[in-house]
Amino acid sequence: MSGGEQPAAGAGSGTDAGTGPAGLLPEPMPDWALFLDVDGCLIDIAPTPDAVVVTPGLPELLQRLHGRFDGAVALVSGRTLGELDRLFHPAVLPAAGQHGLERRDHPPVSLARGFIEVGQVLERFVADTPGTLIERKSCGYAVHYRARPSAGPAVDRVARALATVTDPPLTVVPGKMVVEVRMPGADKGTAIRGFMQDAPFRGRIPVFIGDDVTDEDGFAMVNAFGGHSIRVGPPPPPATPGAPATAARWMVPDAGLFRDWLHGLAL
Ligand SMILES: O=P(O)(O)OC[C@H]1O[C@H](O[C@H]2O[C@H](CO)[C@@H](O)[C@H](O)[C@H]2O)[C@H](O)[C@@H](O)[C@@H]1O
Repeated sequence: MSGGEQPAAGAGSGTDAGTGPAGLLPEPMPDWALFLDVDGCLIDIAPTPDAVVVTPGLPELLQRLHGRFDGAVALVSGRTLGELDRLFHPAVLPAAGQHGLERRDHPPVSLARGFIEVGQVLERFVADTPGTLIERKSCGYAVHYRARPSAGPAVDRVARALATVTDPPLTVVPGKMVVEVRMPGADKGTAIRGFMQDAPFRGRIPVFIGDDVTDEDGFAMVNAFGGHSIRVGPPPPPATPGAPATAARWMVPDAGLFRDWLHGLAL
């Protein structure tokens, strides 16, 4: 098995998806490139985005991993880069924020016509819908309904309707008690592919760990590179009956066990 600059054609078709033994994880190798999701993996899910707790020692662990894998460790998150740097201070790692739309040293994404107005409508929607809240990011909006799960279908409907009014249309991505409406053009898979084209990631075996629907693009991409896709938590219900529930080939039951494994990688 080898990593490379481009995904192997035909690799990662998903035929063996989900066959990784539950609770077991791949044998660590020094030539891995690690791609780490944040919420639900590095940090536990909390009632609101601001309420998350970074466990003591986690930034230092990330810094040790960064050294251990010769710099080939990146955060791949729906959060903004500013949030990632604040959460993991003093560690400043290679990172893709906003599901791949935001990269360090890359020019900002041009916004769709109507993007600002969509934010204004969503502000009014959450003001009128107790238990929801909006998280504004430079390239998108996340509408959270964790405090009122019954609002989920309404949030989804409003997000999908608003996504069509901009030019170009926005992308709608459901997540854990959240619906995100964001600029098109990137996802976690394209972010990982971008990292893999440059040092220190190039030529390594990519390993992506995630827990959510938005992480499926990342799982598919590392599979295509001949790498390892690891899902934290139980698989979601399949989108259509009979379809594979996830492209991830390995499972770890919860975020705490994943972080224990991560500690082992840094030794
Ligand atoms: O790609 P990730 O790093 O996993 O980020 C995905 C989204 O995570 C955050 O929302 C989620 O976590 C919150 C805190 O635990 C939780 O309250 C919320 O219900 C979850 O959806 C974050 O707020 C979003 O911006 C990220 O896109």
